[in-house]
Formats: sequence, C-alpha cells, structure tokens
Amino acid sequence: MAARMDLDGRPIKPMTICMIGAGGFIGSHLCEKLMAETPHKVLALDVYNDKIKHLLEPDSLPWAGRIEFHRINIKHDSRLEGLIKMADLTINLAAICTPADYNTRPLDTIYSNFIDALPVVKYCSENNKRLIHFSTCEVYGKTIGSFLPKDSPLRKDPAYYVLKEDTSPCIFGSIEKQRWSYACAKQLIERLIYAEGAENGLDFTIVRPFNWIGPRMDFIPGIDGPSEGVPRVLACFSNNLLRREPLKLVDGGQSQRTFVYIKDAIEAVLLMIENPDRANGHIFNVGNPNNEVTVRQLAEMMTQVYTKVSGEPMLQSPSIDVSSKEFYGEGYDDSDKRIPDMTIINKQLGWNPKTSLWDLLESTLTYQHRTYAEAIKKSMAKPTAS
Ligand SMILES: NC(=O)c1ccc[n+]([C@@H]2O[C@H](COP(=O)([O-])OP(=O)(O)OC[C@H]3O[C@@H](n4cnc5c(N)ncnc54)[C@H](O)[C@@H]3O)[C@@H](O)[C@H]2O)c1
Ligand SMILES: O=c1ccn([C@@H]2O[C@H](COP(=O)(O)OP(=O)(O)O[C@H]3OC[C@@H](O)[C@H](O)[C@H]3O)[C@@H](O)[C@H]2O)c(=O)[nH]1
Repeated sequence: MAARMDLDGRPIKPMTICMIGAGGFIGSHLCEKLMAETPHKVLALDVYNDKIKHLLEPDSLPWAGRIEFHRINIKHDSRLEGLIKMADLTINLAAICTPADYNTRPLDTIYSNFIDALPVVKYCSENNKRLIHFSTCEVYGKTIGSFLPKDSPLRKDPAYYVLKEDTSPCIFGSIEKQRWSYACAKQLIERLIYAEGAENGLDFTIVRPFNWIGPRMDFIPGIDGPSEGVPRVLACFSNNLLRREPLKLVDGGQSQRTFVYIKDAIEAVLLMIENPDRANGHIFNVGNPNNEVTVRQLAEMMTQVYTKVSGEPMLQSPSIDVSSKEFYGEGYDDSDKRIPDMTIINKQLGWNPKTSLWDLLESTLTYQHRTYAEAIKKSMAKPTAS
C-alpha cells in the first residue's frame, strides 16, 4: 500500500484505534473502510459482532491481524482502560440511540449516553490519548423558528433554522417529554469532554451525525431483531415495504430531516482520524443539507424506489397516519427540522457529501431487498400459533 498523505501533504503513520461500539451500524462501515483503504489497526469493542463478522473471518482476509474483536460491555469490564492505553486513538460509538427507547427506557438511555461514556473520557484524559466521541444532531433539539407563529415570514430565514456548532442554542422540551433524555445526556457528555479539553488538555473531536443511513442500519423486526422492536425510520419503512404493509407516518410525517449516505459520512470520519491537527478541539456537524425531505416525502420516495428495485407493485394505500402516542408512547416529542451548517467541516477538512437521496435510497433498498426479502417471505408463510 502506498504511503497515505494527510491534507497538509505529510505521510500518515499507521495507528492503533480502540473503537468502542465497532459492531454497530456506523462502526461496521468505519471498520470496513479502515481495513480496505488504510494500514491502521483496530481493536473492535462491542457486545455484538454480527455486522463485522465478514471482516473477522476467515484468517486469510488481506487485513487479518489488523482487526481484533473484544466482546466487552463497557458498563463493567476492567479491560477497557488497558485497551485504551494500547491505542493511539479511541473512537466511542457505543450508545442507546433509537428514539423508541428514549421515552420508554429513559434510565438506560441516560446511563448509556452519559454515565457509561464517563470512564472512556477519563481514561483518555489521564493517559493523554486522543478521543473522537460520537454525539448527535439531536443536541440542537428544536429550531428557534419552530417557536415563531406559523405564518411568520422569519420561518423561511435560515438564521432561524440552520444549525451551527458554535452559535446555535440547544432547545429541548419539558422534563416530562422524556424524548429529550438522550439529547440531554449527549449534551452533558459533550460539555464534559469540552471541559476536559479546556482544563486538562484532552485532545478531542466531537461528531454530530445528522441522520446517516445505509445498509446494516438497525434491524428488521422479527428477522434479525425483536418482533416488537422499533428501529429508526429507515428500518421501520424498509420493514413495512418488505412486508407489503403501509408505512406509518407519525403525527402526519411533517417533521423534516436531512439524510446523508453512510459511505459519504465515513469519508468525513476518516479525514478526522488522519488529520488530528485539523480535527482536534472541534465539534463537527456531519450531514447533507441538500437532502432535506419531510418524513412523508421520505415515505413516498422509499415506496417509489422499492417498487423499482423489487419489481413488486405499489400498494393502493402506501401509508397511514398514526399518533406519536400510539407509535412511541407517552413522553415522545420531535425535532422539527435539521439542516446542518457545513462551514466548519468544510474549512477544517474540505469535506462535502456527494450522494443524492434518491441514489442512496436506491443502493440501500437494493441491499434490504437482497438481504431480507426471502427471510420475510418464509417468516410470513409460517402458520401462526393459535
Ligand atoms: N446513525 C445515525 O444517524 C446517528 C445519528 C446521530 C448520532 N449517532 C451516534 O453515533 C453512534 C453510533 O450510532 P449507530 O447508528 O452506529 O448505532 P448502533 O446502535 O448501530 O451502534 C452502537 C453500538 O454500540 C454498542 N454498544 C452499546 N452499548 C454498549 C456497551 N455498554 N458496551 C459495548 N458496546 C455497546 C451496540 O452493541 C452497538 O453495536 C451513537 O453514539 C449514536 O448516538 C448516530
Ligand atoms: O415508522 C416510523 C418511524 C419514524 N417516523 C418519524 O421519522 C422521523 C425520524 O425518525 P428516526 O427514528 O430516524 O429518528 P430521529 O431522526 O428522530 O432521531 C435520530 O436522530 C439522530 C440520532 O441521534 C438517533 O439515531 C436518533 O435519535 C421522526 O419524525 C419519527 O417520528 C415515522 O414517521 N414512522
């Protein structure tokens, strides 16, 4: 492999990365990228490894010896500090991060996103190790514009909705809206990391992903996850399409999101990994401001794309409305709109997303169809117990 150069033309030295949560959606793509395109070594920590099995076996893989899986629950495992010490860089992805859990399992959510991340920050700080921590776009909460009267012309002014790392406030709902337990825990760990940087010199980078989507995201209920489980919207809608049932639009599907293709987003993370001088001390939005849709529009687009890739006809009524109380239970609330400002990541790392929403849905739904259609057919053909 030819020597890799950083953005300032200096050769990049091979490093050892302790990746916590490496068996998840983002972790699996990051491991894949690091194995295929870099000489870096990965200590992959997680409770599961199904999504990275193809990278771990067989021993004849070209990167064998550069990735090591450690089945560790960071809540209670004394091996954590030793693994962080062995690495040059720690990347923490571990979290409970599906909205269906925020209001129904708020304690687990807060523990996972704040308490369990504390030792990771502490070990990095005490051992002078660099940390890349995964936060979320949810720390912005709601936009300022959402509090304006419905007919206010200011709602169209980007100053009232574009989310900027260094100036936008974090606006959450009341405490009884337990949806915000996740965003609040993520905000507090961001503040703690920032303070470790300011007071103890911790070298850190904070990533705020804006709805990264693609293959291997979450699970399909009843196939590779619990039948009653509620994953994030891509997997919910994929599941509905695979089962030929209407897509459920929560509270009318009026919320807006920007979606970025996981492979574009991983390029940004690799730039952070390999350009510490440009990434340390920064918080980065990572998203695609050009891919904005309402959830209703997302449902329509996914239905069209799925019809194309599966060859199956569209349902007569492709979607139905459900209330958030019915879908998520008491205490749910929502972010109204999420447009990332890209100034900082552009200036520091020269990164821009490339893939359109249509194209990323086409490759993702092709994967979903190929991976799950047969299994769904089989499971639906099974007689149900009476
Ligand atoms: N995907 C997105 O669009 C998105 C958006 C915003 C923020 N994030 C953040 O990015 C990170 C990764 O997200 P993801 O989409 O890959 O989620 P994911 O659920 O697929 O991955 C998280 C992984 O962490 C592991 N994990 C959780 N608790 C653990 C523990 N105690 N010990 C060991 N491993 C543990 C899980 O088993 C899982 O494999 C999370 O911190 C999430 O909050 C993701
Ligand atoms: O079947 C569904 C699922 C979801 N939705 C809606 O679709 C929107 C997106 O829902 P997602 O489950 O993908 O999650 P959100 O975008 O709200 O939050 C996510 O944002 C960033 C990360 O930190 C987390 O991965 C998650 O909190 C929400 O408005 C939700 O109410 C539906 O209308 N129908």
